[in-house]
Amino acid sequence: MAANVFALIAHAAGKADDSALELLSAAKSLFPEAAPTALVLGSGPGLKAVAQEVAASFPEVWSFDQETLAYPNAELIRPLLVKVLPAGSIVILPHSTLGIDLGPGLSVKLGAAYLPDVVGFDGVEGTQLKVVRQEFAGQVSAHVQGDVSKGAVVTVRSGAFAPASPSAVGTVIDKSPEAAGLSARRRFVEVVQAEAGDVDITREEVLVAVGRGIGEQDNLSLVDDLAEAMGATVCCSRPIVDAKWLEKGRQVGTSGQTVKPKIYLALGISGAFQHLGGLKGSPFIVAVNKNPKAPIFQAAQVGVVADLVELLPELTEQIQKAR
Ligand SMILES: Cc1cc2nc3c(=O)[nH]c(=O)nc-3n(C[C@H](O)[C@H](O)[C@H](O)COP(=O)(O)OP(=O)(O)OC[C@H]3O[C@@H](n4cnc5c(N)ncnc54)[C@H](O)[C@@H]3O)c2cc1C
Repeated sequence: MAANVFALIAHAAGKADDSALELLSAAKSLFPEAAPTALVLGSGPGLKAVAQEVAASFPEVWSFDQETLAYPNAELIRPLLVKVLPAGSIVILPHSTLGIDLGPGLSVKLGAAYLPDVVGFDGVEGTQLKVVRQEFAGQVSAHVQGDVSKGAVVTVRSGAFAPASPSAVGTVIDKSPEAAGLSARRRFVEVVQAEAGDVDITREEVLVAVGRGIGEQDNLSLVDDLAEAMGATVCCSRPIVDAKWLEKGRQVGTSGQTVKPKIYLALGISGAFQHLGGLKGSPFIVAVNKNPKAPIFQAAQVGVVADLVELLPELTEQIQKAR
């Protein structure tokens, strides 16, 4: 099935989001023969920089530069895409706040299938697109299919596809006039940055991440000891912040920090997509969890099935001896 494939590029401060290359990889795995087009929307010189950056990966980039698009507002983007996309297009969005906001209404307006939160593709058979989704917090992989004869809107989960390598010399096509005169009732007010803490976990190369599996606040000293022995920095999942055991600046995830370590040791973390969504740059993940079916093991290179409280003192001692 030949298809027009489009990927919506998220960006900030003149730089494309890491999801751009993940969407390219998803598009290529879905339709290897297609030449996916990147959609870059925004305003000003930062947008030009993003369009050029993305053109190093996508064969074609459609750039929409309008002041109204300075903040990504689904209410504006939806009618614009309905206007400019050819009938039957496959639109790939990141499964982010914007993608979740934009996708359902866009599919309705395009008369296209909606396949959200996809983590893999099983291929295309006739007009049926077969995708993999995760249910029950990642414990079950669901294989679902949709009729894409009239197109599809697909949102792709962060981290599910390895980023594609930049390999194209793409053309940037200025489509800004198409975006003139857009208006919305929803209004952008301000961006509130996640609180900066006493450490900047976004710059650390070795992170020890602790989750609810640590059980009690007193057990955090076991994690601190291990991190110190490793020369690593401690970060955490959201329940640890909610319990006020660690500060918000140490939370990794979609509502916390995005980190790009080389090594990520996940202790007692189940592997919810909101947590893994904050993990970028393909780190080497070592997971410790007492549940052998914990979803984190699907993302980890090394998995250890063990009780943290028993394992951590021994592990710390062994690392101290080895250093
Ligand atoms: C809008 C929204 C935004 C969110 N944003 C974030 C975010 O930014 N970051 C984030 O982390 N979460 C976020 N969440 C929450 C997310 O959905 C999960 O609830 C959270 O990540 C779970 O944290 P956890 O893995 O520490 O806890 P759990 O899911 O409770 O997992 C604990 C794990 O520890 C294991 N365990 C228990 N005891 C032991 C033991 N003794 N030894 C070893 N293993 C043990 C268990 O088997 C389990 O796998 C968000 C949720 C929503 C709805």
